[in-house]
Amino acid sequence: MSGPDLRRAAAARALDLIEPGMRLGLGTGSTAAAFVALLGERVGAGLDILGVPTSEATRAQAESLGIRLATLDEQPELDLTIDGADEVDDQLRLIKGGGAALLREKIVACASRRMVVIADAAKHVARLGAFPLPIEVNPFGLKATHRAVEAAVAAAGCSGAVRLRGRPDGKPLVTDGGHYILDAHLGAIPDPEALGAALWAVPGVVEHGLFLGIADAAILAAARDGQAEVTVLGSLA
Ligand SMILES: O=C(CO)[C@H](O)[C@H](O)COP(=O)(O)O
Repeated sequence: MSGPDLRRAAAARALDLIEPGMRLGLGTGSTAAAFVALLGERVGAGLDILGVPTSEATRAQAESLGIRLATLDEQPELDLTIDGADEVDDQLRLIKGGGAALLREKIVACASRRMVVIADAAKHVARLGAFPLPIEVNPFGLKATHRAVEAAVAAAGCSGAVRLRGRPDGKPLVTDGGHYILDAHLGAIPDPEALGAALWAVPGVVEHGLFLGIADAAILAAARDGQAEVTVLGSLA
């Protein structure tokens, strides 16, 4: 049972939540892409839904599958967002942004009545922070913002390197919104709420990848006896 099989199993369970006429936030990343692919099949078979993508990559995929799309300005209230995550804890707190889409992902999730995470069960952790925390920043004054982020991280009781995310050509990665990403390699985040608040206080921080109190449920797929076993954290109702 491979990673793609597990991602597809979690995505397939999420597809059961979709009803005709729903306005859906469409997440970003390989697990969200597995969901969008399955959704595209259902749309091809006649399901009518409206999607709001959280990235240009998801927009391109959904368009190629014939999924009807809107912007969040055209459709500012959504019924449900389905998205992946880099880490999820027992309280449904998340780290997101490994795919650099955290800003739009958080805006779309917060505009939705419900957010359901789909992930390989390996993303379920006892404590957040092994995955580097993405922090989206305005390019203006990058050095000053970088230093202030390091100070905020320390003030929130965390330690570790904060690094500008680069592209393979060595240039900084630029998000869909035209921003940079600082990745905070913390190992563990003892108090995610304190860290989130400290990061919010830094001018130049556009958004951080801690999703706190946003997700309603997580669908997690693990391999058991050669099959995908799906468990749910929280409530899908
Ligand atoms: O937050 C994200 C993108 O910004 C993704 O949801 C997260 O990185 C998980 O991706 P994948 O499903 O490929 O593991």
